[in-house]
Amino acid sequence: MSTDLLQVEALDFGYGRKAVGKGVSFTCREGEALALLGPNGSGKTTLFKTLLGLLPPLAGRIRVAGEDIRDWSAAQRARSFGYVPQAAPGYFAFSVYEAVMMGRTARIGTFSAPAARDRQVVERVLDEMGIAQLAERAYTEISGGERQLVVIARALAQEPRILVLDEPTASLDFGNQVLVLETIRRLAASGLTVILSTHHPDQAFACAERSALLKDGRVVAIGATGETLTDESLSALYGTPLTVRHIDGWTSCVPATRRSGSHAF
Ligand SMILES: Nc1ncnc2c1ncn2[C@@H]1O[C@H](COP(=O)(O)OP(=O)(O)OP(=O)(O)O)[C@@H](O)[C@H]1O
Repeated sequence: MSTDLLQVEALDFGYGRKAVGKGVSFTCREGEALALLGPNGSGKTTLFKTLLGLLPPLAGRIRVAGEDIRDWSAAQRARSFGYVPQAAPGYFAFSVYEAVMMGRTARIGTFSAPAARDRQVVERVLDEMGIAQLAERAYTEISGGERQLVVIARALAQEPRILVLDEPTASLDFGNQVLVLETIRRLAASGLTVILSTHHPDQAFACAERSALLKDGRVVAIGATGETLTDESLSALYGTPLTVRHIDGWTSCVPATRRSGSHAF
């Protein structure tokens, strides 16, 4: 039986002394994908930054494999957590290959050159993400969607135990959204723990076995995605009538009210 890899206990988080989130507790097992849903401003990104050590917790505890991570170094954190932030900007004209190699920083000594193993890992993740053909292109000269795939590849090159993705499909076309969701499922099936935030309940149904609902900085529901994302919980979360439909083996959340003779949008 898989055990909890990540344990978040009674976590308060925020900026300075201003709490954005209060009393957040959840766990993630190895090889599990957990989706975090919540309205704009509910605290998803702030929670992620706190998990990653970019913000100190205001109260509570975060453990990885039973160990309190409060005093971990940045390198220790980077070996456990890979992070795909919202809409990563691209300022420097590194090649895609170099950008992904940067994910190896926490694995390569500060003054060491990449070794054969580092190059193998980079080539493997470029292949896995279907972007090997972009390897020599400048990171600043690829599309926003391609850049998002590179940022995910860079996080995977860290070989983290937990991959945290903040709205990973936000800038992607529909085909690349499907690719990223399938990649998340595959990574979780291979033993990686994945936590993603999304504004699309359909994505949680598609790739996450568990989901958590965050409202005003508090977890209002958490559990198996099919049991947690219901007409009632989603309508309350987003403040509009919504309903969950099952179509050809897929589950989708749609507006519950539709004016006759017109589309919802
Ligand atoms: N750097 C900051 N300093 C102070 N407050 C901030 C900062 N960044 C965000 N906030 C506030 O913290 C709250 C939570 O923001 P956060 O970005 O975590 O929400 P979110 O759920 O990720 O939102 P979205 O879905 O819109 O990305 C908001 O009220 C926001 O205004």
